[in-house]
Formats: sequence, structure tokens, C-alpha cells
Amino acid sequence: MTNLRLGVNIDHVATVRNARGGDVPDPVRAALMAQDAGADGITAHLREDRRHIIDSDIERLMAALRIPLNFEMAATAEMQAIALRHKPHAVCLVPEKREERTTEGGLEVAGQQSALAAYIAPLRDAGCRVSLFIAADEAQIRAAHSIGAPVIELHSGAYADAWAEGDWQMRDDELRKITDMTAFATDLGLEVHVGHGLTYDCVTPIAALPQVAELNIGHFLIGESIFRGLGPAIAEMRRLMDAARA
Ligand SMILES: CC(=O)[C@@H](O)[C@H](O)COP(=O)(O)O
Ligand SMILES: NCC(=O)COP(=O)(O)O
Repeated sequence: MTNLRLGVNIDHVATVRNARGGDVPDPVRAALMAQDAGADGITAHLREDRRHIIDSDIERLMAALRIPLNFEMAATAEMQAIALRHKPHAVCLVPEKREERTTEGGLEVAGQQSALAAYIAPLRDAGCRVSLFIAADEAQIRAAHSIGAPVIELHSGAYADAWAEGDWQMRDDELRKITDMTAFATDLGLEVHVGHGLTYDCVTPIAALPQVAELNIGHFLIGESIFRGLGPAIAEMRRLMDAARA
């Protein structure tokens, strides 16, 4: 086992539940199974439109988990109040567009440093580890550092899409950006996480980056669990991550 942490995102268990209303499948049950299967943390994104995770899921996750919860949210007053009520281990600020299918880009930290510094101050005071979900871009990383965020999560969506589409030039370009910006951010003293769209096919080069502390992976693992079961799907991801670091 390496020191690279695996955060399992259980949002899309809630997507399936919400397709029919009611209580099943239960994302909290999935989170507990992920915990038993060796996840180092659970990630849940309470979107403003509550399309998957809902408020009571966060409440139940906080009560049930013994591993850390990484609470993803938009930088709004409503979400700040929810985070301050629950005080999860980590709060990751994510940009949201109501009409998007998934998180399309990174948070624009450059240009709104003072507003974001004021926004994260009470979260930090409450003991939450604040993380910013950003593009692998030097200006955004400098801005994240300047406002005192201890952690960034680099958006790997374009890298993962390039793999899926077989666009090797784009894959290599995106991997180069993540590699360079991971080193740059680490030199500034930031802890670096990577996430979005990661799969068995594309995880290895990211997991091999020695400074990356955590990967957050959801959609693929929840889909794969239909075929293998959630525990074995997570175990295979863990195996690939460990092999990349061996
Ligand atoms: C920030 C991030 O990458 C995840 O929270 C992801 O956004 C969850 O899935 P959806 O984008 O489908 O809500
Ligand atoms: N922050 C990224 C995340 O939690 C998982 O994203 P995905 O694997 O569901 O695309």
C-alpha cells in the first residue's frame, strides 16, 4: 500500500436513486462499502440543483463514516452555511453551471482572490481543510496559494477525455500540464489532489506522479461496480494505483 490516497466519490449512486425517487440505491450504504473496501476518504458533491447528493445524504455521511468526508460544493452562501453546520474534514470548492452535464472547468481563483480569501476564512477557522478544484494552470495555482488554500485538486477531465477518444497528442499535452503543475504547486507548499473522469485505463500515469497525495474517483467506479461489485471495483483501482507507485 502506498501513501497515495483514494477518495471514492459516491454521487452517482444518488443519481440512480434519484432517477426513481425513493431511497435506493443508498449512497451512504455505498460509502460504507467503499470504506470497508479500503477507500481512504469519501467525496460527495452537493450540487446547488441537488441532482444527485441531497442535504440529508451529507448529514447521514457525517454521522456514519469513520474515514474523512471531502465535501464538494460551489462557493455560495448557502453551501458555506451547510459546510459550517457539518464541519467535514475537507471542503472542496468547485465551479458549477446549472446547465452543465458535469463539472466542465476549474474554479477561477485568479481575479477573485479577495472574495475567495474571505469566503474560505470561516471554513478554515472551523477546521475544514479547504481545497480548490482548478485547472492545471500556473496563474490559478499561484492565486490558490496566495489566498492560503492548503490543497488544490487538479481537474483531470480533459486528460481522461483524450484517453477515451484515443487522442494521444491531447492526452500527452494534458498529462504534461498535470505533471508540470503538480511539481509547481508542490514547490509552493500546496498539497495536490487530482480528479475527474479517471478510469482503469488512464489512472496509472497520474498515480505515478510522486507528489500527488490523493485521487478522487467516482463516476467510473460506480459504473464498474455494476459489473464487478463495488468492493472489487475499488480494489482494482487501488491495485493499479499501488502498482504505479511501486
Ligand atoms: C468536481 C467533480 O469532478 C465531481 O464532483 C463531479 O463533478 C461529480 O459528478 P457530476 O459532475 O456529474 O456532478
Ligand atoms: N473531484 C473529482 C471527483 O470527485 C470524481 O469525479 P468523477 O470520477 O466522478 O468524474
